[in-house]
Amino acid sequence: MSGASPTPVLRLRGVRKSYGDTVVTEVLHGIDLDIAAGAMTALVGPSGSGKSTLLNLLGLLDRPTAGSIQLQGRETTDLDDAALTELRGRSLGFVFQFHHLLPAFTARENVLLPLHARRGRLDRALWDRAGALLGRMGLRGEIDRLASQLSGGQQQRVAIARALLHDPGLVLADEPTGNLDTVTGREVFDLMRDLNRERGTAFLVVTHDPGLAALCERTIELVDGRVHL
Ligand SMILES: Nc1ncnc2c1ncn2[C@@H]1O[C@H](COP(=O)(O)OP(=O)(O)OP(=O)(O)O)[C@@H](O)[C@H]1O
Repeated sequence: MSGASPTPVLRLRGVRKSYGDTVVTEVLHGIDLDIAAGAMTALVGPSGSGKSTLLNLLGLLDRPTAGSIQLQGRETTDLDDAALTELRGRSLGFVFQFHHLLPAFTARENVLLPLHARRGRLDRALWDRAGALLGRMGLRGEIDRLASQLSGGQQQRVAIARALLHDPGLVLADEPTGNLDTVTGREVFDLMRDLNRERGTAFLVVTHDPGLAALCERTIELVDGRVHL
């Protein structure tokens, strides 16, 4: 057996992030972190510790002030905006606290939205894939219903299906259960856990709920812009 460990889905080295021009405030102070491919990881930390800032960097939505971010073995900090957008669309999925569905569109149309962001072509296979993903989310009967007619938990399931449309290696979820009641939140979390196991999709989930963090294989704690080991 070779001792070589598989390439992590994300590898950060010395990642720093500062805000401001005249008065510069450093929020992340040199983060070293590996997220294993296929892992379910919780990101926790007090308010203001830098979780959202870190998630924006991991999602290639913002750039670090210094350091290296590798996604599936590919250095990202030297890419231009167009290449970052392309890589983001291909490799990452996003789930937010608020589902950001378009209320006047059906569940299936909402799942297909990332296609428009990538200026891709809709074909029969993707149409079917969106339906199959919604079926897996327990929403077979809701495929053609308007998003505005769905419950909060159903809407968040649609958002998870949308994040999986292009079969990303990593889904970044920012308090995905924060807007749901405890029982519905646990159901949505369990669904993400099942999808992680079935498909090998890595999930990084920001949560304030220690009970949910305990269900993950690993918890990363951020304190004052540093990973607390
Ligand atoms: N665009 C910005 N410009 C200046 N400062 C910012 C900016 N974004 C975040 N900060 C600061 O960075 C620090 C970390 O904020 P961040 O939102 O990342 O924390 P958080 O851990 O996600 O907090 P919460 O749990 O409350 O969402 C805070 O002090 C915040 O004021």
